[in-house]
Amino acid sequence: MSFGDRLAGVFASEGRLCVGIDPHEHLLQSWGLPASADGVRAFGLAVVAATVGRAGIVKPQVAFFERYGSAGYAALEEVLAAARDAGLLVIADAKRGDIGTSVTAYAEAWLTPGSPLEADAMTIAAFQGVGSIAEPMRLAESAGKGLFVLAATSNPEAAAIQQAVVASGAHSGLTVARAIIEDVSSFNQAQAQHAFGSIGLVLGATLDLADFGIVTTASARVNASPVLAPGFGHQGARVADAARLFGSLAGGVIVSESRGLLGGGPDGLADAIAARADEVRSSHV
Ligand SMILES: O=C(O)c1cc(=O)[nH]c(=O)n1[C@@H]1O[C@H](COP(=O)(O)O)[C@@H](O)[C@H]1O
Repeated sequence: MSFGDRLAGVFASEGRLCVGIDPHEHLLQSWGLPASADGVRAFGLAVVAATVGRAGIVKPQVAFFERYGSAGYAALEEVLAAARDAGLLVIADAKRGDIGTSVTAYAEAWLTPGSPLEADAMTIAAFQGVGSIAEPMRLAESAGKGLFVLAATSNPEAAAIQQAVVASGAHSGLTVARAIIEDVSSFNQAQAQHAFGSIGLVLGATLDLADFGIVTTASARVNASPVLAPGFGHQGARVADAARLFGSLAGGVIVSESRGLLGGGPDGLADAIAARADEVRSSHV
């Protein structure tokens, strides 16, 4: 089954909330866990347990595991496996990008069935040209996996580059963000028989997408792409505003939140996830 179809199934059965697994050092401390590979393992497994039955998607931020080297990666492998075994959809937030041959190896690491780091989807950067991720897009499609391509990110300092205008080529005159969206949409268009394409976009929920030249009114091409939308909670975006922010893209939006849910500590986490999942369900996003 394609990733886009699996995502549509999760939306229908579990909703659109994605729980970020971001074991910041200050969170490990407030959770009473050591700042070590053992700490991030325990943290990740606890988030997975609290998510099961309350939301359908988790997004481990791999950087917080990578800090601890090979032991951190071993911990991440356990967290990924536990999440997938529990039936959660796992987006590895790895944000890889490189020339085509190298970025393909990254995609193989995260998306190959049976790989130690196997996830259901990964985040990826196309700022070396969308052509650089052509092979990862094909690989994801053929393995029933997904990609989320950074287009307009939630951090304020990204605007100058992502709003810059492309100087030449087929997308001359469009913003960088919009040019990436156009190419991803074209790829998904070729798989039009699915509920969603398997190649999604990352669009921050903290943004006014119009500033990036992104049109959120009736564009069937763009609508085929699921949208990973981080920025809820700690970065200031509110679920209540999501339908307005994303317009015609709202039907494909994954509401992603990390610190806002994790900051309350392990005891309140399950209730916090359940409450946010309900809020997302009733928000018509
Ligand atoms: O790809 C991402 O998930 C991502 C893209 C983006 O534009 N902004 C963004 O914050 N993220 C990630 O989403 C998470 C946000 O965490 P909180 O701000 O704690 O909810 C972090 O893991 C970020 O790396």
